[in-house]
Parts: sequence; C-alpha cells; structure tokens
Amino acid sequence: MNIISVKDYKEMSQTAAGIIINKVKSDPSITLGLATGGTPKGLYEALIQDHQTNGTSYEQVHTFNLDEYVGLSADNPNSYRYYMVDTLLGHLDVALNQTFIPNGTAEDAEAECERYEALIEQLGGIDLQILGIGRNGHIGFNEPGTPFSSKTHVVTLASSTRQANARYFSSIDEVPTHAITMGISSIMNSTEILLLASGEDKADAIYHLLEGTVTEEFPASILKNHQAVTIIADEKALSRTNL
Ligand SMILES: N[C@@H]1[C@@H](O)[C@H](O)[C@@H](COP(=O)(O)O)O[C@@H]1O
Repeated sequence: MNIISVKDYKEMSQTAAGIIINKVKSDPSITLGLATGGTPKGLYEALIQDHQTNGTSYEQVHTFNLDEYVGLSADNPNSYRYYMVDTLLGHLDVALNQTFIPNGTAEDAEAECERYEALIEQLGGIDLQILGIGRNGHIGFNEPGTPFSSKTHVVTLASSTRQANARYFSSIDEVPTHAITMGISSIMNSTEILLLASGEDKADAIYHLLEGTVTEEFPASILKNHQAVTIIADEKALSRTNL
C-alpha cells in the first residue's frame, strides 16, 4: 500500500482531487467508483471547482457508487443518490444516466444486487475506486465478518454504523436498518483504489489497517492484498502509527 501522509482534511481533499483529475484527463472514459460520507465531500468540492475553472470534462465518464440505504428513494435527502447528485454529479457535465447507484427501493433487493454487479462487469469494471473507512473498518457497508468473497449484497447495518450515520438524520430511528453494498470482492476487482481518512475518529481504524493482520473481522484489511492501493491520510488519522 502506498501511503501519502498529509497535514489536514484540506490537503487530503486536494491531493485526492489532483490524482483523480489527472486520471480523468489521461483516460476521459474512465469508470470511477465513488463513496459517500463526510470524508469525500472536500474532494468532491475540489473536483467541481476544477471542472468550473479548468473545464475538466466528465462527459464520457461512468460512475458506480459503493452503496445505498434500503428503503430510501432518490428524492430522499438522506439517500446516497440524493447526496451524490447534490454533492458532485449535478455539478459536473456527466449525464446522470452514466452514473450508477444501487436502487434502494427496488422491489426485489436481491435481484437488484445481481443487476448492479452485472452492470459493473458489463462496463468493464471500475478503474479507480474511492473509499472512506468506517470506525470498525467497514468499507462500503461491508461490516466486520463479511466474507472477502462477497459480491454486491444486502446488509444489516451494525448499530455502531447506524449511530455514526445518525448525524445526518433527525433521529436514530430514521436511519435505515439495511443497505445494499458492493461486496468486498467487487471492491477488490477495481484496478486501483484510493482510500481517504481524516481526523482522530479514524486513528484506530488506520492503525488497524496499517499494523493489523488481514482478517474478515476488519474488512478494510483485505486492501493489503490489492496491487494498487493508495491511502491518503492526515496527521490526526495517522496519529496512532509511526508515520
Ligand atoms: N457507507 C459509508 C462508507 O462508505 C463511509 O466510508 C463511512 C465513513 O463515513 P465518514 O466519511 O462520514 O466518516 O460511512 C458510511 O457508512
């Protein structure tokens, strides 16, 4: 794993944006894997700013998001589809029908998982996947104990994950109990992976990721077995390591 140590959230976001912008310029029809949560917001702002200032184009880009809450429709402000349009996609020149997110309101969630996985394959796989990391080491919504062989599937969210994400909802009761997420093996099939981490909250997770063994009890640990992972982490996220 290649580790880029940066000062703070701003530098993490700008460094990640620089890498992605270069990739999009050298391969305008790249397929990007996108993440939600607080971590990539600064990155997305930087991509929008660059698009507006320098005209980097996303017309030929396709995107796949990692996950979506079960039961939340695209017009629900807490759905990840809404987040993506609001935070990034709606501000770029990419057609929204080239951007894919699992459908959290599909009648048959299992069939939706199969459709999504097949779609990723049909489009030739993900070239560059952006990841955040959950405090318990989850990636996407793959909670501890998820088989490394998993494809896109329906998950029951850990109560710690529901609590961590409750800040976006008016009460914890509104946080969905289930989600659809790309599986660990779907993520590992990406050609390249860029994991971002900022702040003290992530210090334990980054410590476990860098110093721990590869185990399904800490989903992100599988990234050690990937050929092309870059971690961009700030001083606080790296504070438990020797870096
Ligand atoms: N499904 C998302 C993950 O993809 C994200 O990485 C994680 C961390 O979120 P944050 O970046 O807000 O700390 O939260 C959610 O559970």
